[in-house]
Amino acid sequence: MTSTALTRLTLSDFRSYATAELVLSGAPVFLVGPNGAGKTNLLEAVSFFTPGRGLRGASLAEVGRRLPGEAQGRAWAVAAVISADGEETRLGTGVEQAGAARRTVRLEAETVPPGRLAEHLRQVWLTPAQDRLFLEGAGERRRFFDRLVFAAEPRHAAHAQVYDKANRERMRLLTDGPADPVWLDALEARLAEAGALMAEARARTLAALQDEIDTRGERPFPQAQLSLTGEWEQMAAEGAEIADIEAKLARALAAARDRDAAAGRALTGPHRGDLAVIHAEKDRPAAECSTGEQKALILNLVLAQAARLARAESAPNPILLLDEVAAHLDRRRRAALFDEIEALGLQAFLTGTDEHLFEDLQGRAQGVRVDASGLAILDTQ
Ligand SMILES: Nc1ncnc2c1ncn2[C@@H]1O[C@H](COP(=O)(O)OP(=O)(O)OP(=O)(O)O)[C@@H](O)[C@H]1O
Repeated sequence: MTSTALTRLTLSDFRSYATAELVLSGAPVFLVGPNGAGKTNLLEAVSFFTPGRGLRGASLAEVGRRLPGEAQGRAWAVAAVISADGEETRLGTGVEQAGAARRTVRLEAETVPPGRLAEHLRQVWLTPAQDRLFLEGAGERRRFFDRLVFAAEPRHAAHAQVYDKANRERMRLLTDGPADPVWLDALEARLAEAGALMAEARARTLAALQDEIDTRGERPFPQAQLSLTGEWEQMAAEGAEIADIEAKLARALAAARDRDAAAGRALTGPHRGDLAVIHAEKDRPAAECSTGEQKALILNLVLAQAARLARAESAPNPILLLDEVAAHLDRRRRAALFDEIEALGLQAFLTGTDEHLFEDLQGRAQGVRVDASGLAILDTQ
């Protein structure tokens, strides 16, 4: 295990911050302050040290600071020092010009592809947007689960991108018609290859998460029974060879051309699957559980993935971003969450409006007050 922590964070024109700097010890961090103070904005800044659109799924223009009346977000930057086993790495990201289509990622001041971030930092997060995860459509759950897969297998994101692009192109050909069958064959081959890899990675992560949840046993978080409902993930879970999944998916796509053209969307493939979660003790689907139980079920999944990644030999251990999680938990679960974070030796960032939520973290975490006057480290010893 590589012990990884973010020890310095600098923001320029990011969301509500003109400039801000935080120097951190590597211990868990709790951020307290009133609504709208900028706590989530800080977590979001950290989340940009993974490839993608950050924990709010925002566009690049949205995150650039905008004063009232300004139409466009400014150019912005966030920089971090990551310490791993005593070695420091400097990461930076942002856009150099307002309205830029892509963000630049820098590693030790050199521009690198965003994928390189995963070599230095892995993250798992839980935000209030995920509170309705079990009540939303399958797409939200797939995205949530894919994030967990991605934290363990960074190549998963690339496979999903190839798949989405080929899927869009195939649908354009089918709906614009008449489609060139040779070009369709080529796109379907690409879809089948990327789709089979996605299905395998999802099935592998699901099995590992279920193992982790089962072996961790008695905890104050509800045990979950997980499954992936998609045909391709199920095939992978049953141990099918990847070549067989790929071949079957290619055949299914070729056979579905007319049907997909009529529907205006592809009706089969790993973009259709869902994550099913059952509250094991109650034997009830998560959607039928209370709000607090749902939150605890999701938190348990996130913690299980964090625990797995914390044990991984060859990858940096993860940073946990838990936005407004503490306030949803009763005191016993909150204390258990803090104990787990400490036992896993992870740097977690937690937010809340009241300092008393973090009483049980006194002496073992760093507190930061976030308010209109800026950021201030609290005395938590
Ligand atoms: N691009 C932007 N430019 C300037 N300010 C922004 C921008 N985007 C968001 N904000 C401001 O940031 C503030 C929200 O910050 P944030 O979501 O981090 O608050 P919070 O401390 O997490 O609050 P809560 O406790 O309510 O969740 C809002 O006042 C919002 O107007």
